Amino acid sequence: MSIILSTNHLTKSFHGKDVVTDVSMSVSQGQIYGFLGPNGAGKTTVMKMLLNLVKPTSGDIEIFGEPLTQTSIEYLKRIGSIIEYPVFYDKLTALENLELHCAYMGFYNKKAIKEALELVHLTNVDRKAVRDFSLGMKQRLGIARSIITKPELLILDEPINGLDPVGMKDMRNVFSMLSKEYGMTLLISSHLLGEVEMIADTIGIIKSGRLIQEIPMDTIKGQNTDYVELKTPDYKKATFILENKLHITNFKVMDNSVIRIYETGIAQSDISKILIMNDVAIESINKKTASLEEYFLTQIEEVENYA
Ligand SMILES: Nc1ncnc2c1ncn2[C@@H]1O[C@H](COP(=O)(O)OP(=O)(O)OP(=O)(O)O)[C@@H](O)[C@H]1O
Repeated sequence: MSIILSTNHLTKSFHGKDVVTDVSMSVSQGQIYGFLGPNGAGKTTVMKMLLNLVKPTSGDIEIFGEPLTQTSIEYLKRIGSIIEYPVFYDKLTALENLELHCAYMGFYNKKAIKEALELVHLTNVDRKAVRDFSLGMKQRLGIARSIITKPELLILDEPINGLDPVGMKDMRNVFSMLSKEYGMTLLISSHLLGEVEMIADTIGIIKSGRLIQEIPMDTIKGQNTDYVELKTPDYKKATFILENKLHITNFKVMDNSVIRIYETGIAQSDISKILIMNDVAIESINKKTASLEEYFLTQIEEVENYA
């Protein structure tokens, strides 16, 4: 797969303070890249630099095989984007807003406008001015506007903010469809990890302006994230048995009654058996798989521990 977008040691400072530091990321053609990070991590600033809305302090960007310069404009025609909240002409309807956008882009295709509105399920709002739209409806309209010209690359900053669970599911389906059927590449920032987990091919995790991980979802799924979760009122005795009778050291006490055992070589039934034989009460014992959220939080915690 060819690389459609890459950054090399990208850095941005505001008033002498780095908000993006040394970010080297690469997005392959046709993939959905989930750009994850807590609030203030620097996601929007990176995206703004990719769209030439903010000038990098140092580092390079390459998009569609060409280095980005301050005067690059043409490449923007091949990109659809939403940065922060989408802005519209409030007094106009959805259709009128999209017609204006197309005129501005030099793109005249009435069918494409209708198709985009249908894709995001924004129909039957012909007479409604955008000022009367809910936040979720505005997000949908923003997405419709960004996909109307079927761009090669979509850069979406928190596109599912403000949507209800059904709306989120709809959008997930739209994003997957755009990637699979139209071969579009999507760079999506989000703090909603569970949503990204379901559709992303690769995730990049940014924390305090630094890209701390860039990893294919397949690799995360392939990693051993299984563990056994044991709930017991007698956690001290249980940990003693785990360490001294089963020689397990790879476990974590979550609170005073829950222990997570990451050792995979020992069967769950053997753990139960030996605990029962040693009179340790078991409230529950289950095999679990860590979610992307847990993986993400572990990564962030590790960085904090080294900071
Ligand atoms: N124009 C600016 N001047 C000064 N500081 C800025 C400017 N733009 C962004 N910042 C700071 O840069 C940091 C990163 O902000 P950014 O919006 O990129 O983060 P984010 O990951 O998108 O977070 P969020 O999800 O909250 O929008 C923040 O501390 C923010 O206050």
